[in-house]
Amino acid sequence: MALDDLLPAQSTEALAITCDDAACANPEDEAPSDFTYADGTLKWDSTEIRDDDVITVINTLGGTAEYTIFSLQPENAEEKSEGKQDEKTNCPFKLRTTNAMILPQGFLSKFQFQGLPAYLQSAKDVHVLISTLSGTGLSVAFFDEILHPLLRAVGFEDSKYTVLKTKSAESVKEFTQFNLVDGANEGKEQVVILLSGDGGIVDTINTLLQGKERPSTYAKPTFVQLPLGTGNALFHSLHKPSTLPSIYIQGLRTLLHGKPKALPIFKATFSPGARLLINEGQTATPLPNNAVYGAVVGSHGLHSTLVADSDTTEYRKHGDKRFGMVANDLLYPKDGPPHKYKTDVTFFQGSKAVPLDRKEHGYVLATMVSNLERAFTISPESKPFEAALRVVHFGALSGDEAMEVMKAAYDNGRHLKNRAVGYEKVDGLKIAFREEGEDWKWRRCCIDGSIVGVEEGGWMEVRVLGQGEEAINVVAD
Ligand SMILES: Nc1ncnc2c1ncn2[C@@H]1O[C@H](COP(=O)(O)OP(=O)(O)OP(=O)(O)O)[C@@H](O)[C@H]1O
Repeated sequence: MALDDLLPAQSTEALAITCDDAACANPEDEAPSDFTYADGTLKWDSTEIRDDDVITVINTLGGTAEYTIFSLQPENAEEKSEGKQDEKTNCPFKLRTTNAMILPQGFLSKFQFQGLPAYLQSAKDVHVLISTLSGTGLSVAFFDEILHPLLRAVGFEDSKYTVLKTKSAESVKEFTQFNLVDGANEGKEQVVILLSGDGGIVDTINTLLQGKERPSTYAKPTFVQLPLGTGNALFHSLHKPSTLPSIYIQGLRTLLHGKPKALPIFKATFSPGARLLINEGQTATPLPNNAVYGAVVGSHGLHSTLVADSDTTEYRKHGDKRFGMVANDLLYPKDGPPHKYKTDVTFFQGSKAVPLDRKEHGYVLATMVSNLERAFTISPESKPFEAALRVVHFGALSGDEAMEVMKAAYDNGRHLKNRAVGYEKVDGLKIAFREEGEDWKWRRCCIDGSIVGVEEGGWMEVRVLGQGEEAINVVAD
């Protein structure tokens, strides 16, 4: 197995991270009385914590103080723009713990920890799964520096869960096969705290749904996602719109207070010669049953080519900027206008099959979610956990026109006002490829970040699955 052995969490000193001494109180001392709480800011002496940065407040039983406030150090915009992140870890996040004897009631009623959420209390097995290469590779540091101390502080000791770190692109699937499948089939309540982007979720779903039919005892494993990927589409789409500047705070609060909900999914079926392309497109492997399940997006055209071409070790270093870097090459190729993708597209709505008249396309994207990135609202009408597929599509536009559509999607989904853009709610769609040539290049589809190459004359069909066919729960606020 290409995973670390199942490890109990290693011991660290939970409260030894940072401490604002101004508020650290010795029980022998008089209780500080100089805290004020107004306009979403807790202040004492010359220090403050804003609501937006607070994770939780715990009763520090047996400690030197009555309470410990867990918060994240606010990102210093000035330092960030100068590239001065934490020098040791290069992390955009840092845990801050503040001890206090007395806190204003208004602050406590908002943030005091009320006990472990029901889904964690009732779980028989809890795993923390750390996808080491997700996003810009911050998930190990996030566990060590933020999540692990926090879990210990809220009484979720190391012995209650195991920790796994991925070692290869197969690790999540192997973890699911060896640790989740049997338990799920036997009806065991299992929880996975997942530090990854969308890829971790899609790998799990596909492994759970592979193989023989599910028994009636099947219990969906529950996932809590801490968003450490690049786009984090699921995270941004499944949560209530939030004004919180930090997705890490939103993720941690969801872990402590959220409730599991069944995650709607779709099934993408392919013609027999289709292959999963991995290892920067160097390796082509057959798809089990010619199908891939997804929860985010099934696409062909500019989107799928962009995801495929930018999924290299080199581009990944740039985080979500990698999409923009490759978009430029695709929208303004040296030898003329952007590629015109030649396919026949059919939408399925109830019992009707509606062919699209247009025969050349720039973009055909079916999605279950509203946002592919925090600010990229591709399908504004999609609601969290709605089992509905919507297609966004446009024809062979010029580079400037396509760029304008993309920019408008970053502006609250304004692209839908553009008459060149189609938007339909469907039960499914089929794309039949007319692109010629042995190379997959223009016949690559994207399913939640995975890339599938389709053979000449092949096809992809995407169908939303009904209630009861879901594979996992996801904890949301
Ligand atoms: N140690 C590793 N070696 C090789 N591949 C890895 C390793 N750890 C994770 N991976 C792979 O890296 C990819 C990370 O995908 P994930 O979706 O989590 O992040 P992302 O693509 O950055 O984010 P998003 O999908 O939200 O845009 C997955 O395909 C996963 O299998």
